[in-house]
Amino acid sequence: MKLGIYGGTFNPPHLGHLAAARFALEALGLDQLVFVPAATPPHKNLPTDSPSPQDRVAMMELAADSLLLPKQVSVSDIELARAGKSYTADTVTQFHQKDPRAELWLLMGTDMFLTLQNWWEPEVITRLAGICTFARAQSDSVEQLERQANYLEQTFGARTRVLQLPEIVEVSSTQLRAMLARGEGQDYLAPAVYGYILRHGLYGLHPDLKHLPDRELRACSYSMIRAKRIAHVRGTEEEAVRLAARWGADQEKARRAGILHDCTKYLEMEEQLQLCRKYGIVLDDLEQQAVKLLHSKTGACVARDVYGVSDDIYWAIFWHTTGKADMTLLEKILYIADYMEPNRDFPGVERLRKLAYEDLDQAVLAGCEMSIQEMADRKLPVHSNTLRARDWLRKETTGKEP
Ligand SMILES: Nc1ncnc2c1ncn2[C@@H]1O[C@H](COP(=O)(O)OP(=O)(O)OP(=O)(O)O)[C@@H](O)[C@H]1O
Ligand SMILES: O=C(O)c1ccc[n+]([C@@H]2O[C@H](COP(=O)([O-])O)[C@@H](O)[C@H]2O)c1
Repeated sequence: MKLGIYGGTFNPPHLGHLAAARFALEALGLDQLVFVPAATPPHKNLPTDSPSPQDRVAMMELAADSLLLPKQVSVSDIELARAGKSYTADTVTQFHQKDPRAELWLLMGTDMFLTLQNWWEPEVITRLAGICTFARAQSDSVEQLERQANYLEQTFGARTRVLQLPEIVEVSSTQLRAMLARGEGQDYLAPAVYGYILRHGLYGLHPDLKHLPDRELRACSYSMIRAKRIAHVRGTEEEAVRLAARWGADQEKARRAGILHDCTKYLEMEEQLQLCRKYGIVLDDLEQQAVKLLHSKTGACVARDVYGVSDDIYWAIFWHTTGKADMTLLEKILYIADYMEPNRDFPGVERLRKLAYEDLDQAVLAGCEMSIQEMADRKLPVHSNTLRARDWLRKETTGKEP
């Protein structure tokens, strides 16, 4: 097993870290890469108002997830569990003890590589791990890196690799913190990391969460979900806006409903139930068992309470999973956009896509019928609101009682 260890203060993690990690994973042929945020960096003082180590781990988790390689890339909080300075020699020793047969590689940019001999116990680090470095600025000299590699080989018997990144993202966390304080720098961050910073008011940012521009609202929403769901949420947003334009609904409301509709999707049952208690949501018997039915309700509550959406957006999110009788235009739009946005792929989706632009009620009806059929096939109970939505739409579309 080849394991890459990428340590850093990650205050905050940025696209430079991610580009280097992605390339090193390939170039070294790593099986696994683990980011290790330092609790107390041994070589520098953190600015006084820095986020806690736990916040830096949480941001790193979002950044790592954005690589969409969950089986290979992870984040370790191993340095948070140790008291005192976060010496890399101790970290490498712990990884070695955990799996003595693993081939360890420590990843680092130019600045760290050039000072490795001054770290705590460099002989332990170089005995237990290969050292892989990469230039982090165009101006970094590859000859200088090669000279240092030779020096480390001769002095410590180190195994080294000097990589030339195809894409160098010239930014440091220090620069980024200054940019963020001026309202800039978002493009150097994974959107979910930016959202985390906004939600937690880090780095001197104090946004009014109830009046966020679309980009910031998106970032907040993405920071609450897994990266693999972002494409779906973006697809739902765009589909909802297109449908709103087609059917004369408020496009901006459709957009915000799409952006936030799944914001609580990844909360566990206990957290969902806590939110339901907090917001006074009364659950029926089925809902108390089925976590999948709760995120629409808790998502609506968070969207209104935290992000200040209007009542019509609240209800569109609230009903987007089950549907219901007497749906409003915005409720129908979010329901069907979620069902057939461009990333969805199931038999019949093309028909649904066409129908949604020809006859919205027929499309929502078809969506309800497909859901009911799917639940029947999987021998799962159907929520009564979906049955009511179907009956209401049958009557609406045919003029006859079902
Ligand atoms: N833009 C970048 N490209 C490649 N590697 C980078 C880049 N920025 C930092 N690194 C490397 O990532 C590791 C962790 O760096 P760190 O978390 O300190 O980020 P930083 O941007 O260097 O922050 P700071 O400005 O606070 O020093 C180090 O090995 C560093 O050399
Ligand atoms: O162990 C040491 O003495 C030591 C000295 C300097 C840096 N490091 C580690 O190098 C990594 C990169 O540091 P930084 O500040 O660039 O994020 C991080 O994991 C630090 O803990 C470690």
